[in-house]
Amino acid sequence: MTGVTLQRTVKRYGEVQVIHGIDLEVEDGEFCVFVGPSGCGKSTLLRMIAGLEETTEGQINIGARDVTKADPSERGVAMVFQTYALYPHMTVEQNMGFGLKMNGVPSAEIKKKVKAASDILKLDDYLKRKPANLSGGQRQRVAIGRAIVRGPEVFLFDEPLSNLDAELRVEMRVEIARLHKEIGATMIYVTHDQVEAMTLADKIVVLRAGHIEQVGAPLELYRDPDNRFVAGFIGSPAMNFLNGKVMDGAVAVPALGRSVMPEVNLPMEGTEVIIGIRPEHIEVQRGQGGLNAELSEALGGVSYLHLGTHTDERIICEERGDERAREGDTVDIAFEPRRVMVFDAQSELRIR
Ligand SMILES: Nc1ncnc2c1ncn2[C@@H]1O[C@H](COP(=O)(O)OP(=O)(O)OP(=O)(O)O)[C@@H](O)[C@H]1O
Repeated sequence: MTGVTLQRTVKRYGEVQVIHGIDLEVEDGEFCVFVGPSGCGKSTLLRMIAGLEETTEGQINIGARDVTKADPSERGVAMVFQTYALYPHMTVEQNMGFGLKMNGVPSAEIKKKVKAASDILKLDDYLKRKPANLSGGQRQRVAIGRAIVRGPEVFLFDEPLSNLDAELRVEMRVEIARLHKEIGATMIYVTHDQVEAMTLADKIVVLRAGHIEQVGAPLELYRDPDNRFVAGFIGSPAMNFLNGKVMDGAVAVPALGRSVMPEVNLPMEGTEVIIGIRPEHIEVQRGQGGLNAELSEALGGVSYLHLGTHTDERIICEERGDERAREGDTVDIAFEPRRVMVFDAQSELRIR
């Protein structure tokens, strides 16, 4: 059993508290992704698990072991960073085996382990090269290889792909997914990239200001967010939010100039709420209505149409198909009532 358990973990830098009593269970073999806005504490939490940051309060277990005070080298974790931190004067092979060599592992065994890692990562052709003669993606693969040869119980990744260009990111993302399938180790991964989080994770942890907002499988968070923050954070382009008020058993939405009837238990008359509709759940009706098409971003298979309203709230709609609205058009929008989420305007909690 080599899951990771955090119990009431707190991190303070002097007077400043950045992690506020986090409880989390990462199961054995699970791929867990931490997401959240810049400064929410993703990296700090990961570094606390690695032992690179001291844990101020609470407990961290790896498997059955309490590692809260353990040295990083005793935790059975290997970390892969955004910067590859390879030794420039060593070959790929030497870089991958260096940690083992320092631990006094016999060279025949090092060779075997490096070979196994290089097989998994398809690095065989590069073993004799120095890092300077590798592409960014290859360097990151070496950094991952270095983690693999150590045979850790838990892999920790801190935004490992953010220095790579878009194409390589996709390639490496697929590679990391494959790696997880192949070696089945517990992995915890920090990113601010939506697509990485959605595609890699068994479980996503959404953090905000040192607190957990919600934990769940990617589609669970997408379909069933607990609050406005998670609803707006998961999904791209983000969910549209419009102010409304409960009136006559429906929600009056000034931006739309009409009421909508969401399939939820609405609070009492007069309550201020926010309705949320995802761009992909809106149907654009051309040639009618009072919404202004201000901008259309045509990506090919899909266009994102930005609409202005008389309340100055913006709406983004996804359009597919041959006929799409153009900038300057006046349009209306339609959506199924079951697609409308409702949030309390004050607490921002979801009303179900
Ligand atoms: N040594 C430090 N002293 C004081 N505050 C710190 C220190 N290191 C980090 N922080 C603060 O802790 C908070 C969390 O930082 P952290 O780097 O974990 O955020 P993050 O979610 O990983 O952000 P990003 O996505 O920008 O990397 C931030 O507000 C940061 O300013």
